Amino acid sequence: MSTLPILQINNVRLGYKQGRDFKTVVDDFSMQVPAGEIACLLGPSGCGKTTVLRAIAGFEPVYAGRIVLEDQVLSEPDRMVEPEHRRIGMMFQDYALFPHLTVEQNIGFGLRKAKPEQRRQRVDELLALVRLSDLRERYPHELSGGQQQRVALIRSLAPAPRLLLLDEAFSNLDTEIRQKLVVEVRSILKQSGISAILVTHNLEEAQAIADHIGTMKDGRLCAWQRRTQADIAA
Ligand SMILES: Nc1ncnc2c1ncn2[C@@H]1O[C@H](COP(=O)(O)OP(=O)(O)OP(=O)(O)O)[C@@H](O)[C@H]1O
Repeated sequence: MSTLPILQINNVRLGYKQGRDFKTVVDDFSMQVPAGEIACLLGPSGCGKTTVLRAIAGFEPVYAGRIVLEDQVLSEPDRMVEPEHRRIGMMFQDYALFPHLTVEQNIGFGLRKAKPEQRRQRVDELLALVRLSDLRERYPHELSGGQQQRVALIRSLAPAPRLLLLDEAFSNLDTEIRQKLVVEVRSILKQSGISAILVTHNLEEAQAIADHIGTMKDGRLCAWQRRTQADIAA
């Protein structure tokens, strides 16, 4: 297993301008995610988890420190790579599928620049990965919640992102479906070798998917636990 970091966040400060004031939300925040591994940020509501993900995605600037993906500096106080140039996939709770596009078209959406044959091949491969090949012609409203989340997952994996961000991606699902899906998503990410960062309130979900669990409190990382395969399978 590789332990080289794919993502490094060093001493980052994040916050929001409010009129003339500035409210610091995350301060002196550092973390590293090794290539191919899954990290989870846990913590109470309002502690800054989503703000960290938004900064990694490029939707929020950093006011101190830096975010580096592979060898590329993505964010520094005077530099910000645009979100569309980061090659980071996102699966957010409210990041719904396009209702007017079929499953196949939804997945192919991020591959518009690929040749039709390549696009078809990639879509086939991804549908097979989540065992939804038979549902390719359906529209999102004709799918169950779990099926929609699987389609959303492979749609975000289609352009081969360097990193996948998942923000409360499973919280709309029933407990039983969520538990199964979380295990399945871990297996898909591992098969694809994609590194991911997940934000959740749910400790069980974190324990079922993550190689590392970071606990946040008041905008700071207060614990970082490296987990073994035995911990995850337990
Ligand atoms: N656009 C914004 N403008 C001003 N303050 C914001 C904005 N977005 C978030 N905040 C504040 O930043 C803090 C951290 O919010 P964030 O959404 O990152 O927390 P979180 O840990 O993800 O919470 P939750 O688990 O409830 O989603 C909160 O106090 C929130 O009110």
